[in-house]
Amino acid sequence: MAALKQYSYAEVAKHNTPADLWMVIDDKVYDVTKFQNEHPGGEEVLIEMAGKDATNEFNDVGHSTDAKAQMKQFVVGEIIEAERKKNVSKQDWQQTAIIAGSALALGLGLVLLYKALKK
Ligand code: HEM
Repeated sequence: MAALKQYSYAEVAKHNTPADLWMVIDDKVYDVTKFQNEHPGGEEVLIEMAGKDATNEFNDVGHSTDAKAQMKQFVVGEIIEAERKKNVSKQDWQQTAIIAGSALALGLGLVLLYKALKK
C-alpha cells in the first residue's frame, strides 16, 4: 500500500468550510466535501467539525461497520507522526515488553535461587 500523505493539524485546519471540508478521525485525514450532503447524520455535524479532530464525536455516535467501511473512500492522508494522538499501540507494546522482561528476570532469579539452595 502506498504511504499516506502526511498532514499537520495546522494544514487540516485550513480546510474548514463546507466547500472544502476536511476532518481527522483516528489520526486519518478525511475529505468529506462531497459526502456532506449524503451523510445520514446530516451535514451540520460535519461542518461543525470541519478542519478539526472529530474522533470522539465519530465514536460517540457509535457508527456502524458500514459507516466505517464507507469512510475509507474519503481518506486523503494521515496526521504527521509527531502530532498523532493514537500512539496507544506503541505504549501497549512498551508495557508488554516491560512485563515480559520482568517475568523473565523473576524466573531467572528463581532458577538461580533454587540452584544456590540446592548446593
Ligand atoms: C467520514 C466520516 C463519516 C462517515 C463516513 C459517516 C457515516 C455515517 C453513516 C453511514 C451513518 C448512518 C448510521 C450508521 O451507519 O452508523 C451516520 C450517521 C450519523 N453520523 Fe456520521 N459519518 C461520518 C462522520 C460523522 C461525524 C464526524 C459525526 C459527528 C460530529 C457524525 C454524526 C452522525 C450522526 C449524529 C448520525 C446519525 C445517527 C442516527 O441517526 O442514529 N458522523 N454517519
